[in-house]
Amino acid sequence: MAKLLVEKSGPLVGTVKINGAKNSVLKLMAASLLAEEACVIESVPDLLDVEVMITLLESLGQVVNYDKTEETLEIRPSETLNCEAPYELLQKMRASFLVMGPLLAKKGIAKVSMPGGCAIGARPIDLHLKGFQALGAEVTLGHGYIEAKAENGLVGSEVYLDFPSVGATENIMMAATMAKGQTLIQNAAKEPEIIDLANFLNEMGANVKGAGTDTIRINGVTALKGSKHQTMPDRIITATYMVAAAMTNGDVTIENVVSSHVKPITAKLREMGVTVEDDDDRIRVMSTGGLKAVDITTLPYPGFPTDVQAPFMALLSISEGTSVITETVFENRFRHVAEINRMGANVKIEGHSAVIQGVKDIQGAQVKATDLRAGAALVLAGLIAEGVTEVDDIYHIDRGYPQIEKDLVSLGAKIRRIEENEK
Ligand SMILES: CC(=O)N[C@H]1[C@@H](OP(=O)(O)OP(=O)(O)OC[C@H]2O[C@@H](n3ccc(=O)[nH]c3=O)[C@H](O)[C@@H]2O)O[C@H](CO)[C@@H](O)[C@@H]1O
Ligand SMILES: C=C(OP(=O)(O)O)C(=O)O
Repeated sequence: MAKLLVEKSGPLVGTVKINGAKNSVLKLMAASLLAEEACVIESVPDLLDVEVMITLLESLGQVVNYDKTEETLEIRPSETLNCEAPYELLQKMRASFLVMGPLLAKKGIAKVSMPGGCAIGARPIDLHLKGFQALGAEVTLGHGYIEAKAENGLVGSEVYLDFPSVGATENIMMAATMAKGQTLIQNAAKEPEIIDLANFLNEMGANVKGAGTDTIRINGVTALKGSKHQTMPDRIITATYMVAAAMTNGDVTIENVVSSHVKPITAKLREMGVTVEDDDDRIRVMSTGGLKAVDITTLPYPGFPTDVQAPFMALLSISEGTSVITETVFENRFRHVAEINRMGANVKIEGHSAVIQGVKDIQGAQVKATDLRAGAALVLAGLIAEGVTEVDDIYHIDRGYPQIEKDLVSLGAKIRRIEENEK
């Protein structure tokens, strides 16, 4: 399998531009199922997850044309929409489950494989299903599939989410766009990707208000038209590169960002002693070392994002003092601890927390990306570790970072990708 060889590198210096967000584009692609006409999505990153979603849309009957050079995706509806999403695509990527809301809204029926657990937790889909049921769908489970039916169409209703789940908010919001009457989603997730999706739906003719707050109000419409939309910048990659700059005592300017989306990262870096200058769409991160320990608790937006927990742990592992990271969003998101400890870090797991005793140096080792962000964290650790770090299982990283090594190399990092058939 392909791997990354990361050598100890000097301070990262220069400018890097952020691509469109994986966690938005996958939902925009799912939403295109609702349209009667072609949709065009811009700033589409070249990612494994995007490939999986293209395959899924094609298997449902959509005609997809992805121009990688222009980063543009055109999705045309077919006359006959197939309403079944198979296990082989659901097991590759959980976001595939987001086709259920649009299929149910448009065709009144959807049969989607249950996604199953994954490396960071069990990740149930009960809240999605509760929402579909509240909108009048009859939901049945059997043979690993979930079937939802609303033969006479969905009907607007009130849905209270026990937890502000990103995926459930998005799936229910898409289902409700074509329900009869009004739907209220309460305790909705407030992530920026939800606003991006709501904007796209509204451009398609939907009537969605309140996205980005904890109450989203959707007035159903009878049909949605095609639209063109630019994907928002990836805030998790932005955060990853901010951490990379801080870790290497670098001076990095990150462009095409929405700086308000990474406020918790900016605040924590400043607390540690890093200089962060932020304009609306540009962030400069400078560090001269001597970084201090901080405590972090992951939370739904606008709290500290769970997706940045692993990269931040890499930074804290070489900062002065003891830091505590408490993970409240996923129950099993510390699998990177064993890997980072193999590099000489001193991290102990205590229940839902990781206690990090900062060390002076870490050393290169052969390590495995246990999930997407864990993989990015190990690459960052490799930049400051003595010797060479070999990061295996990088298909995880390729799910969400279209060009991590190219971006970091452009800033002075020493990283080489070894393809499967290379020695
Ligand atoms: C493709 C995508 O956008 N992925 C992001 C999305 O995942 P995803 O949408 O799966 O995350 P959720 O917000 O739904 O999950 C948060 C928590 O809620 C739980 N839960 C969720 C749904 C449900 O029906 N029942 C339930 O108990 C989950 O197990 C988890 O513990 O938001 C997460 C939280 O910011 C991010 O880490 C992921 O990168
Ligand atoms: C957990 C993530 O993605 P997914 O929800 O697709 O697994 C992530 O982007 O860090």
